[in-house]
Amino acid sequence: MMPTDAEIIKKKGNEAFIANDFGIALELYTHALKLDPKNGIYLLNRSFVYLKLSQWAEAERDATNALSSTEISEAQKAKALLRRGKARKRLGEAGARLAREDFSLYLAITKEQKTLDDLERDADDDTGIAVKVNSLADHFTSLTVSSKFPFTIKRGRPRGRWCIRHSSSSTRRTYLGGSTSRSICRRELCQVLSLHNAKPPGALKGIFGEIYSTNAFAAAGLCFTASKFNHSCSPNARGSFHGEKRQYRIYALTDIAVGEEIFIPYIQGRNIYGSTREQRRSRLYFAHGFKCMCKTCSLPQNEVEKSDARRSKLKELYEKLPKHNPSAHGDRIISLVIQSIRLLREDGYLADADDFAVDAAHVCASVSDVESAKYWARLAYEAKRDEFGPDSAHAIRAKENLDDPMSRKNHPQAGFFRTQVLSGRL
Ligand SMILES: C[S@@+](CC[C@H](N)C(=O)[O-])C[C@H]1O[C@@H](n2cnc3c(N)ncnc32)[C@H](O)[C@@H]1O
Repeated sequence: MMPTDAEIIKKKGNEAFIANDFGIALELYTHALKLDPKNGIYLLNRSFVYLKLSQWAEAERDATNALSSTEISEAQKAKALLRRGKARKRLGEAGARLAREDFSLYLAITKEQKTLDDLERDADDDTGIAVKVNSLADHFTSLTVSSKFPFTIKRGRPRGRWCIRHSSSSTRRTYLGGSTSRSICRRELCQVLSLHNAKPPGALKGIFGEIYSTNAFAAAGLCFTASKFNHSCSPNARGSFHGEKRQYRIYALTDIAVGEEIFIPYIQGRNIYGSTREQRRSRLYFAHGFKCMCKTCSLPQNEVEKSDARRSKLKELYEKLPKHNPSAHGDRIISLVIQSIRLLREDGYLADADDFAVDAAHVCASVSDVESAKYWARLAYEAKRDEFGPDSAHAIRAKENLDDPMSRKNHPQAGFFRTQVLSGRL
């Protein structure tokens, strides 16, 4: 069963608590309680945080509410009594009397070999940790976000606090001017907190830093929905940032059956998807903090070797693509492009065929082979449309190219070289 958002947030609260980050733990448990207000365990955990923060009345209140929850076990009930007793001990004389009752009940349940005096002394010795409350209540109310945009998290002002902002730098400037900012709402904050934090090497510190390092897209920052998609080195979908609409979009690259998982590539660029499993894994580990277990990386060893050979060949072909004088190398370029796209498809990598088709269209245009230029321009257009959406700048430009494959706007070298016919096709 999938854990609920409240459970995910509570788990992060536990991590923050273990890391002695009580301000963050307090906010996280508070958010978990917003989603599940009567949860006895969340109340019990938060009462412990309040004790650490020397907030005795709040610690007592949460422990009392935890005790009235029907879900807690006897052992948890004992913990609640001990915590409430410690809190009450600090709440004046009346509190101290009630604390003794709590400690007695605690000893009766646990049969611990301690006396009431021992517990009272322990409570006096526990001074809690002084946490500067420059912390989370402020912290979160200063979080801001531009409404319909993807989000990015950055260290903000005052120094050390986290802010959530739109990721584009131009908008950020506007935001800093204040005109487009607004406070992030609790629902959005819970969405951020429910994202995975995988602690990639060198991750930004703290829970928000880890969430950001694990999930942010280079161009778009955090996107609550898109950041839930897993990676595959043989993806069946592709994500891209749609600048005009300020959206991160994901398109299926093939039919995907009901119940099948959708995977996007976290790594792009010919040199990268054209690398071996070990190279890809190490890249993903450093960028996102995980060892890739996609279907290609999990193939049996002999199959992995075949896949590695295809990917290495792909990179080799890419590096061999002549960058100059297409007239002298036209047929060779087309042949390299065809081999590359075939290798991509054999390895189940359905994205990025446009990288190669665009190269082929350029070459055909440069030698005035209009038919071939149109053929490759169509392929490039279809790939861009499938990967970025028909209204994307990528697809619109590719469509212009398809409508006028000899346009110098798109191919500055169109018609520049001796006319040839480049008959290679996929
Ligand atoms: C952007 S999140 C994706 C959503 C994530 N699965 C979750 O539970 O929220 C990235 C994290 O998902 C996991 N992940 C994604 N793709 C993976 C893959 N191919 N192999 C192993 N773990 C993967 C890793 O823990 C990674 O840090």
